[in-house]
Amino acid sequence: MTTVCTAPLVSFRQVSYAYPRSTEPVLRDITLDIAPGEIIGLLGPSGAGKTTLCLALTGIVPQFYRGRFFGHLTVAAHDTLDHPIHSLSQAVGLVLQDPESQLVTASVEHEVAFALENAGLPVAEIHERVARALAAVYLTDCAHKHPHDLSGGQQQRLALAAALALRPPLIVLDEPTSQLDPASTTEVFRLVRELNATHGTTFVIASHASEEMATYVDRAIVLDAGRIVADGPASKIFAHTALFSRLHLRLPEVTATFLHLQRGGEYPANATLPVTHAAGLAAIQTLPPAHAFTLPPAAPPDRGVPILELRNVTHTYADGTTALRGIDVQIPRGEYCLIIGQNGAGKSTLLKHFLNLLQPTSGEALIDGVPLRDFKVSALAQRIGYVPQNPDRQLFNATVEAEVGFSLQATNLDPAARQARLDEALEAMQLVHLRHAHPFSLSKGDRARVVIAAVLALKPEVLVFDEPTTGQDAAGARAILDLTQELHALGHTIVIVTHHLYLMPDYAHRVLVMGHGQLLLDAPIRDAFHAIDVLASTSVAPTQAVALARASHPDNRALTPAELALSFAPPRSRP
Ligand SMILES: Nc1ncnc2c1ncn2[C@@H]1O[C@H](COP(=O)(O)OP(=O)(O)OP(=O)(O)O)[C@@H](O)[C@H]1O
Ligand SMILES: Nc1ncnc2c1ncn2[C@@H]1O[C@H](COP(=O)(O)OP(=O)(O)OP(=O)(O)O)[C@@H](O)[C@H]1O
Repeated sequence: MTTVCTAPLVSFRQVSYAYPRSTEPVLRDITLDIAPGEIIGLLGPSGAGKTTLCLALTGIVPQFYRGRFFGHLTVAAHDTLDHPIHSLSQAVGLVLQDPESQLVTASVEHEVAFALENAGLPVAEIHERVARALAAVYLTDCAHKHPHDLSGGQQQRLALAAALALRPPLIVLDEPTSQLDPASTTEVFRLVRELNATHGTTFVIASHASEEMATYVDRAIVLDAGRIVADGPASKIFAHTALFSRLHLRLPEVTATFLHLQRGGEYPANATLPVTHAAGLAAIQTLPPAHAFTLPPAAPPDRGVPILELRNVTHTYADGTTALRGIDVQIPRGEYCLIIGQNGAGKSTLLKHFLNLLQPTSGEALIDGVPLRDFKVSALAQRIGYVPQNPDRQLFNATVEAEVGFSLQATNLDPAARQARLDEALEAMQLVHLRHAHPFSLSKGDRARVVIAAVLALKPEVLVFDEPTTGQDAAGARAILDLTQELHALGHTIVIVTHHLYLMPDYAHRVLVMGHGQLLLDAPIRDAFHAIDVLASTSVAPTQAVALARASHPDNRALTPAELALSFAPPRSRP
């Protein structure tokens, strides 16, 4: 903790704010001081006002958005209403959730140099800062690439490098790791601590990455419906299980595990709940020894002709990047398959081969044994539905109904059948009451459901999801995954890419682990999540539950906090 008793760097005084044409304030009576050198974590359910608070720190709210702003906010002694955004940007660096919207130049290194050149720094210093920032986010090898040719996770790291290179006294990060692989997520939080220690940089970080937030931030502030409802040391806030439950926030897995143990009587009711991995390891030593825990994997579906297959597929992009190298994979009908691996491993490239959006440079992609290149993309859409990484980019109609009905226009269904499909999809996605709403007036979770409804209306056999839980809060992520489970139960084949491993044990059966364009492992989820060495080779750290399970007993194959708690339970209460 590096809090220093000087004038606050940030001072909110009774700040309330409403967006234009909105009667409801999004920030309500915020009074808050942030001292120089603090690392602040901002928590809260979707729509709580975290992004708006981040934007207020940069002056973008209200200067760009307008709306009604009450109270006073100063950052580095600048009143955010009196100083133009560009002058505030010397004091505050901002990294937004959607990195692509922030990328403005034609090469990775120029993207980082851009703001430094504008700030008039000497050329030698610009070179030094660009090199250090790119190295810090592992993008040195991509320095000459076009930012739009980077994978989603690489773009997020680039936006971060650009903010870091400027070294302002305050850096605001809004969901900075939502598209990063697990090892890079931890690296970003480590980097935050390092910059804080070396430069005294103050950070405000809004993130749903509970494990990292609990470990790396000093102080956590919880927002709900625009108000601060809790503010205190991270060790206290992340152990406030009643608050987390009330707001549907996700506890770190270590905290959830000890909460289970407390409820089962294996951990003292009055003992402090650990919130960091290190504290969890220490607390485990106080428990009776764990037992090996495992369950047999779900029976694989019928291995008849696979619905999707790649045979020795290699893909090289126009700029010479080989993103897939000799991939052989079969996905049987009825599978629920998860694809994981480092940023840039080739996951999205692989998905695009299933959709015929990309064709193999060599090898073959097939559906039901028929080469995919024989299908038009539009005909294929009725067999394989695709929910892409940033669903917002799919929305271009004025109402939810028009958006969902749009995909049906390309079919040869008669009007009555189309209407029935539309109603069915709206019903399945619980969007009936929003059918006349504009998609962009909806919450992020509802917007994602609109895109899924549009895909679902075509009744495809296979549903492919590329990082569907990005930027969703815990409840939103669960809702989307519960839906995938329902679709799976109805017979759909599900293929999903995500970096949020902790969400998947309740859903996925089989895991493909990719690294450097290769398929490193194809195994049931329990085996894959415990294949620590294979995961490490592709920047995937085990989940906290898996790491704690392995520390508790060499053969403990628990995957979730509930399973982990069971492995400490007396034999009579185990399955
Ligand atoms: N440009 C805008 N115009 C009108 N309302 C907006 C605008 N941007 C956000 N809102 C609304 O303000 C509220 C707070 O949104 P905000 O994005 O700050 O929440 P958040 O806590 O960051 O949520 P999330 O975790 O989903 O990112 C929401 O109800 C949202 O719909
Ligand atoms: N259009 C493109 N042109 C050139 N290279 C590309 C293009 N799209 C992706 N790449 C490169 O191909 C590799 C694989 O990218 P891909 O998007 O498939 O990775 P990913 O595993 O989905 O990553 P992430 O987890 O970051 O989304 C990366 O090195 C990326 O930079």
